[in-house]
Amino acid sequence: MTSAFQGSLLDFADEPGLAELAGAVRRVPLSYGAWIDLRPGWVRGSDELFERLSQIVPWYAEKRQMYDRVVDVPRLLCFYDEDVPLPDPLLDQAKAALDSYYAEELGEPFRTAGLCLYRDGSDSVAWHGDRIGRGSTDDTMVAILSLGAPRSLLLRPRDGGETIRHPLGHGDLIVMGGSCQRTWEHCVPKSKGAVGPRISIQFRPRGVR
Ligand SMILES: O=C(O)CCC(=O)C(=O)O
Ligand SMILES: [Fe+2]
Repeated sequence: MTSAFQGSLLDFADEPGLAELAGAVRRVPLSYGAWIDLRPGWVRGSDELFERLSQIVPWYAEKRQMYDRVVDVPRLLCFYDEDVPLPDPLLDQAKAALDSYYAEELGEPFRTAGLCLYRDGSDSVAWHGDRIGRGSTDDTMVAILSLGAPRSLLLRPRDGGETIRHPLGHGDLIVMGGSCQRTWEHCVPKSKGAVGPRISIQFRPRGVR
């Protein structure tokens, strides 16, 4: 009996699920009315979710113009617009939990999910703010769930100042809020050495990109 019981407990622990947000989110105020919220280990069983997403999501490569050249975007992408079903029920649950936790402060639901797959340490995202759309003018939130290998998300004030670093992976949540997209920048730099793949899921409200 005991071992069967323990076995089922272990299975349960490996099955992806969400831990609490209430009481477990730590807010770090930044300058200029920006802030970040941190909730390490929000998704448990995140390896299983990583495997599911890496297989089911129709990842694509993008190219972009850089001066006079066309270059590969150094990560794979998939964008789920607000009318497109999310690729896994746990992402619906995550969105619902974020909507509920931030309802009053955000005043609107999260609508879209941008997914990135960093295949190894040579994939990255350069310094930027999510400023296509309302992030350039309004306070808003971008909630990022990280799965897989930890990678550092760096943040720095746009007009110069010290860079802060948060290693994210294995089911961690970070939410950038307030003026963060217009007064601060963020990036995921390349990482030397053997780095496994990481998936980032960014939930954003309508009109924020
Ligand atoms: O990989 C991340 O967590 C950040 C991605 C990001 O900043 C973006 O897609 O705008
Ligand atoms: Fe971003």
